Amino acid sequence: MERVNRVALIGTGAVGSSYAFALLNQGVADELVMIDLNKEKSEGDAMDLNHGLAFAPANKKIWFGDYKDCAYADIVVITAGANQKPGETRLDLLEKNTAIFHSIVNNVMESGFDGIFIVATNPVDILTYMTRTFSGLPANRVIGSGTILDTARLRFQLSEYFNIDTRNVHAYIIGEHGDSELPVWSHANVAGRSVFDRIQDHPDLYDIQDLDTIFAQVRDAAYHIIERKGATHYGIAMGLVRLTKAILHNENAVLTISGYVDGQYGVDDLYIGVPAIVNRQGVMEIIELNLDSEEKLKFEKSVSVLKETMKPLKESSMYKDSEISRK
Ligand SMILES: NC(=O)C1=CN([C@@H]2O[C@H](COP(=O)(O)OP(=O)(O)OC[C@H]3O[C@@H](n4cnc5c(N)ncnc54)[C@H](O)[C@@H]3O)[C@@H](O)[C@H]2O)C=CC1
Ligand SMILES: CC(=O)C(=O)O
Repeated sequence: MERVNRVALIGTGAVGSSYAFALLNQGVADELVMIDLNKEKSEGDAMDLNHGLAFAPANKKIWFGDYKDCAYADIVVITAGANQKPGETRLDLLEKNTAIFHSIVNNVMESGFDGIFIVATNPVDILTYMTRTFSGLPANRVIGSGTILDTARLRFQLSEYFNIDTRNVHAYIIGEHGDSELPVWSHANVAGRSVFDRIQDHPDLYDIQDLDTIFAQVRDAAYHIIERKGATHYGIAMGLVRLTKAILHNENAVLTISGYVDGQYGVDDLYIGVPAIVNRQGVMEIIELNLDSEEKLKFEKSVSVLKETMKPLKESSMYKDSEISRK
């Protein structure tokens, strides 16, 4: 008999409830337990989703629960915490969300959880690092959504520009999930033809300068959406389901997640957006791209933004106590 797999979702706000809906519609997990500080909302969501089960691709179990339900979870997905208000950057959320994560991750670990964490809350790279610190789990079993959404946004923008199906566009955004991220144009291709060649093939239609505009649209997408509707949630929810599926179905899928980099790209001890092979073990391997000199400089800048932002956090008692208790 096949083993039942369980996802525990912590945070059933805009991102969390969209994730639950997408997970159910794609039939990815057998069981989904939903946990939130706002119990009424979480309970209401579980009831509402159960009423959709008759229309789902397979019968699933969904309930509103608490931290003890994490004990048998294969994956704990965290989407809890504050989101950006118009004009705020992701890094502005750091202090508030680190304190929230300290309590959440400790509660999860007290349940006896021994699976894989997926983190989406912002600033995602740093909170993924803190989840690893607070949990003491091996780095390959703590994964951030990283630039999975930014990469999807880039593929969408390029597909619109070249008028080619998104699934035939291969391009990555790496670095911080935030303002210092960068596109890896040196490895971007459309159906196997580099974006530069594709532009040269049709000088009447395309212009290399347009790539800057395309990247700006990707980098600033969250600001534009938040200005209009207060939050972004469908894109990330589908990205998180993609990541969940890669793990539960042992896919060896290459996704741009926030992975633990320790030596690769000449960087030590950091979570940052990079392409990685993901399967049932979590992150199997960080893929080290041959960046060109301009990309290398931009990646280094992104690394230093994250490292500088983390400095005060690493001096906090929350961080130091967790480090000591792990030893
Ligand atoms: N990584 C990515 O690409 C993306 C990340 N995000 C981030 O996801 C996070 C959530 O965003 P939204 O869902 O829009 O926010 P939201 O405000 O709609 O939902 C947050 C939920 O967290 C819950 N919560 C707060 N503290 C909690 C605690 N201690 N324990 C349990 N639950 C708690 C709240 O009750 C609320 O239901 C934000 O940090 C946002 O920036 C959003 C979109 C994309
Ligand atoms: C909010 C956020 O991080 C995003 O939509 O990219």
